[in-house]
Amino acid sequence: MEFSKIGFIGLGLIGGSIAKTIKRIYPDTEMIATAGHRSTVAEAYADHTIKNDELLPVSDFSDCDLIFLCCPVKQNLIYLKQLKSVIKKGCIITDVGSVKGDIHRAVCELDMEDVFIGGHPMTGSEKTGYANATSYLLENAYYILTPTAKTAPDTLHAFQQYIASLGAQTLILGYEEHDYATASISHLPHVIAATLVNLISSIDNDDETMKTIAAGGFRDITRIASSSPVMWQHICLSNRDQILKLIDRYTDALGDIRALVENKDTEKIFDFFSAAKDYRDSITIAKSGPIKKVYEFYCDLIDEAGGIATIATILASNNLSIKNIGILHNREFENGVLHIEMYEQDALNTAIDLLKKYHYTVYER
Ligand SMILES: NC(=O)C1=CN([C@@H]2O[C@H](COP(=O)(O)OP(=O)(O)OC[C@H]3O[C@@H](n4cnc5c(N)ncnc54)[C@H](O)[C@@H]3O)[C@@H](O)[C@H]2O)C=CC1
Ligand SMILES: O=C(O)C(=O)Cc1ccc(O)cc1
Repeated sequence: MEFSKIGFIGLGLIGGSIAKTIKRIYPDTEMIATAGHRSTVAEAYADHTIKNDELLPVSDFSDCDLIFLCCPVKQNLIYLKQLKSVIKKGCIITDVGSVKGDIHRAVCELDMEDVFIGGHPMTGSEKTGYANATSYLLENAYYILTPTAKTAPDTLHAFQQYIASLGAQTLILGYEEHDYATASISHLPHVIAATLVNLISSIDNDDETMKTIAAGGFRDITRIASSSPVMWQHICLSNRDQILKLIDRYTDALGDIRALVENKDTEKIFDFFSAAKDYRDSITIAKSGPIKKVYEFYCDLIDEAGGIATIATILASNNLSIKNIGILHNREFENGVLHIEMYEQDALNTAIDLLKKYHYTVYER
């Protein structure tokens, strides 16, 4: 199926990343977008991703073949309703929202089951906004599709093929199964991270000793507490029942480990951490999915002016694009090392071989 004109309502981290990916893979696709702020569409117009440089009314989406709803989940419901009387025959509406139940129920009430296919890319970050969107965010990530009871099989197949062509791995789920699974592996973790951060913030002293010494573990488990408060407000209200269920299960589980510690149950405390380690270790070896493979390595930073620039130039002059680069100073790497993340495995291997040839010491985890 060809989608020659695609619309985006909401153009932040996720909408922007999908638009940039489409621009990279299908440069001839015409794209239009609207967002909460004019500066967003101006930015996407300036980098040639979309055709308009002003905010658009919903009526301007009438000739789109495909429309992505990419706002916070409750806001997507409002736009879905407005689009009903606007879209042309054959147009597919999809969304990227983290919760699927609300929008599927709205689709049924509006009698839009033949035009809607739910979507949820299982990738992203704590960052927000078009400026943080990248044309590689979808690469190798699971992208869940939740068709309706009336989605035509060939429409689903065509849409699935299209999403796969953007680099994602599609997975079809019912919307209820989706909401229970994401409440468990995404919504509960965000609630826990924010709860932990709020707890530490409320018990830290005036010198902020806890904040100052907060080490890797605290940082790892709380990174997602920096996510968009509006987005998570919408998710909690939209997936309320499933999130409540999981908070109760988690509270019980905390009670269990509390009892083991209180009773000094040496063996069971070991078993508790050991079972968690086994399961967590089995997730990281997966090739893709919610926890994405990171193509990273570390390189000793030679203590001279322009050290980083030299490494970046070696990689760039061999057509190797760096996804992320940063200096680490910690006990593990006393002299400071460069942490470099590449986009894919081949680029990682080539970068490592190349830097070794230039006599850099390179480490992989
Ligand atoms: N951030 C993440 O990692 C992921 C987010 N999602 C879902 O994607 C959707 C978008 O999230 P992000 O892109 O991360 O958020 P974001 O904050 O980066 O972008 C949200 C976009 O919606 C626009 N918007 C908000 N209210 C609007 C309104 N009333 N009218 C028009 N535009 C409006 C904003 O201007 C912005 O362009 C949410 O439904 C979220 O649940 C899905 C997967 C991952
Ligand atoms: O930052 C992270 O690790 C995330 O978990 C990103 C994320 C946030 C919301 C989603 O619905 C899916 C993915």
